[in-house]
This record gives sequence, structure tokens and C-alpha cells, in this order.
Amino acid sequence: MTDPILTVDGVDSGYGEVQVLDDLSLTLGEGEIACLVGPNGAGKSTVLKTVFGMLEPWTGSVRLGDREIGGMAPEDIVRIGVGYVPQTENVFGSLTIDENLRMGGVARDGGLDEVVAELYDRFPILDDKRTANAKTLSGGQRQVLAFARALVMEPDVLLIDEPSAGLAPNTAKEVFDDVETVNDLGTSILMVEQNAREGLGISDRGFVLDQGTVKFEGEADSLLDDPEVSRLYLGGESRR
Ligand SMILES: Nc1ncnc2c1ncn2[C@@H]1O[C@H](COP(=O)(O)OP(=O)(O)OP(=O)(O)O)[C@@H](O)[C@H]1O
Repeated sequence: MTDPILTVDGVDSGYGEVQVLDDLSLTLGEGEIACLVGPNGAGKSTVLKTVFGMLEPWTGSVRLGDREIGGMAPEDIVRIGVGYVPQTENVFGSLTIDENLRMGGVARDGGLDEVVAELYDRFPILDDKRTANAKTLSGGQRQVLAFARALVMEPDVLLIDEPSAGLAPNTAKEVFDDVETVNDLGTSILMVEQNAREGLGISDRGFVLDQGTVKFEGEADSLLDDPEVSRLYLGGESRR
């Protein structure tokens, strides 16, 4: 594995009194895509919310490189290089594509025009629709806008919650291609994906969560080839 860029170490976390994460540890290597899979309610989204500061770890540590970020506020975490794309309602429907992108950059110190122009180059579908309201976009296009909005801050690490949720298989494939493009351009990615085989298929590493803790982890290909992981978590014996 490459050097860790994000480390979650022995974290308990949850909502109010209700514990969801139980001694959860995982590591994202620099430049990698890592995918969290597992059953509904396992705590996958809770991991992202805890890393992004929406929930405070009750115990344990969250580190960006060597820096402790556990318990920092999201607005501070975003400034030091972590972006977050929520699963739903991740764009402002009544704002234009351009306004959505610029809102993604409110915490920037400068260079907003340049980075927005680069994003239009990279995602021509957004360029074609700059002045359209985001609610006019298709599901897949909205997901691209949500990625692009997070990229305006030029994060080192992007947290993505279920990029394929609610999308038809062909559109989901295009969105996964975009996840890979973002990664190729240098952003490390920690992704939650219900569509476990497809998510692991584009990932370097995988973590299988169940009941708030990591039950299996390893190279994504090894998890896909592991009969026990397949049987328990990937919906059967079928190989890739
Ligand atoms: N805001 C909340 N308040 C209280 N409990 C919550 C809240 N959000 C999630 N939970 C609970 O935390 C547990 C883990 O939820 P989480 O969303 O992290 O699971 P998940 O693995 O992402 O599953 P899913 O695929 O269903 O989203 C579930 O039991 C859920 O009901």
C-alpha cells in the first residue's frame, strides 16, 4: 500500500446515545480508491460523516496524513483538503450549474475562476449547461455536478457516499468512470457503495463493514475473489 493519507483508528461513534461504529479502523493510501461495502445499516455512511466532522468520534483517532482531524468542524476539514459528496440532495436544484460550482468554492482564498474553468474543461456536460438550473439535470449529471462542486476546493481526499444510488446501470457505469477520472487526476477517494461488486471493481482496496466494524479488508480484487466475502456480502458465489 502507498503511504496512508487518511487513517481511521479504533473509532467508536454514533448518534446521540446510539453507538453505530465499534472500534472501526481503516486506512486509505495516497492516490488510492477504497470502497466501503456491507449490508444496510452497517455504518458505512456513518464512517464518512465521522471523518468529515459531522459526528465526533467518541474514542479513537481520525488522521489526515499525520494530522488529527477527529472532532474538527466540517468547514475546517474542507479547508485542509477533504471533500464530501453526500448520497442525496447533493446539489442545489434551484441554482444554476455555475452557481452550484461557485458555492463549492466559498472557502477558497482565490483562484475560483481558474478552477471552475478547469472543471468545465474536464466535465463538458456541465459546460454545456452552465446557466441551467441544477434541477433540470439527469440523475447522472447531478452526480457529476456534485463531484465537481466538491473538487472546486481541490481536495486531497474525496469522500463519496453511494455515487451510483438510484441510477440505471449504464449511468452508474459512467459515474464510476468519472470517479476513476477524479482519482487519476490525483485525488484519493474513500467511497461507500451499495453496488458492491461494481464499487470494488474500480477500487484498489476494500473494507467490508458489518455492525459498525470492519469484518474483512484487503485488496479489492482479493475481496472479490474471496468465496466467504462473496457468499456473505456480495450476493452469491458468482465471480467477476
Ligand atoms: N441521523 C441519525 N440518527 C440516528 N440514527 C441514525 C442516523 N443516521 C443513521 N442512523 C442509524 O445508524 C445505523 C447506521 O447507518 P448508516 O447510514 O451509517 O448505514 P449504512 O451502512 O450507510 O447503510 P445504508 O446503506 O442503509 O445507508 C443505522 O442503524 C441507522 O438507522
